[in-house]
Amino acid sequence: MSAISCLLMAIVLFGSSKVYPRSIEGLKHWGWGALGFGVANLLFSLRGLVPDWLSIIVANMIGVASFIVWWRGMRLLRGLALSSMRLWYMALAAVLLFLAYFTLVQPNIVPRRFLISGIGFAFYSGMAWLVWRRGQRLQGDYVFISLMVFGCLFTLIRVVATMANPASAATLLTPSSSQTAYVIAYNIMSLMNCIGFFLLATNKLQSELQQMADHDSLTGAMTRRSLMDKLAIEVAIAQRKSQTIALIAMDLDYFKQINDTLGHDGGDRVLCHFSAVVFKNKRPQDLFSRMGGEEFVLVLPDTDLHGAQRLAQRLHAALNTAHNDGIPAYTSSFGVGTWSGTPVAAVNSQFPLDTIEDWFKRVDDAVYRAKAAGRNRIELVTEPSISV
Ligand SMILES: Nc1nc2c(ncn2[C@@H]2O[C@H](COP(=O)(O)OP(=O)(O)OP(=O)(O)O)[C@@H](O)[C@H]2O)c(=O)[nH]1
Repeated sequence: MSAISCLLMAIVLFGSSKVYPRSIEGLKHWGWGALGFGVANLLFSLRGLVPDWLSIIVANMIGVASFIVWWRGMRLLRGLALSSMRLWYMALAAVLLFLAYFTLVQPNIVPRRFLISGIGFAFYSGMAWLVWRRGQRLQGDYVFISLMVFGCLFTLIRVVATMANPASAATLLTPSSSQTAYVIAYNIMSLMNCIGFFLLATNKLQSELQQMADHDSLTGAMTRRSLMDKLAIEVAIAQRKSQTIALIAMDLDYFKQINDTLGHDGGDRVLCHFSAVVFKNKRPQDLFSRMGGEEFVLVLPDTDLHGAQRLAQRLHAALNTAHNDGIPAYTSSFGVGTWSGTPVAAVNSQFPLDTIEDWFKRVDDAVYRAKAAGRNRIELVTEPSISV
């Protein structure tokens, strides 16, 4: 039963590795691991029918190798580097010698069970730590960690039970309620481990798709829709805390000419360069979005007009500094204005209690003024274009 479920899971994992994007790594490893556990479980079930070296030594070796393959698969999914296989081969050789000694020379299931349970415990606890240590955990992470904690408890109970009653270990194939419970739990665990990993891979795919939907693929800046979603949250925070939010709108100058001279690819390189300059200068909490073509905005939470002006000046200076990375000289026009949603914050705000649309429109108007005044300059919003 366990063998069949592992083999079916291996098929699902191999199939998914073909369908999922290449960035979701580790599925093939987990497919091989599931296949390994399927074969190992099949050999375990043939105990008594096939020689011991096959049903004990080979079966356990395949199981341990499958743990290693799963471990490496998880590191790949987490984007971590893989260490060389040399140490693993040495560890496998040591396990082989140990199992061969306690199977063929001095047959004794107790030390064998301690070793395999110890390896299982190391695997489950290591896996839980690998998934836990990532800062931002998703729902699938908690499910997987719970499974691993269950695995740790399972191996611990097995060690304690063996220590308490070593004679019972020798009766592995004799039906008893504890033995039945063990086999059922073991079957469920093999299957759940694969499902848990599958869940993590699907979580990762989901967040990659979300990332793609929220960000412009060329520049990495947020899309307009994503900005508007986040802005709604920032506005709510600003209202609650009586803070001021600043907006810097940026429009590259003569971009059509850049495209005409350098071609579309050259224009794209300039857009990427511009975005890199902004990413380098902004704070992590600032929202940077490409609104379309060569138009960008920066939303600066908890920032007054003076602070926003300073950032615009820094960006302006960075663009006007000669770059020696093959990017042609180019400039941008800037509009800067603030918004505040509460009468308290109105002390810092130029135009309290107006709408987000009014605010964006005023800052856009400032950009047009900068263009009309000769481009490559910063215009601050100083007068309301719409009174509320
Ligand atoms: N390379 C490239 N060009 C783009 C992209 N999106 C829009 N454009 C081009 O950007 C140019 C924008 O031109 P205009 O709106 O006339 O603006 P401009 O030439 O910068 O003129 P001013 O803003 O008045 O200084 C057009 O030629 C668009 O085809 C893009 O993703 N990549």
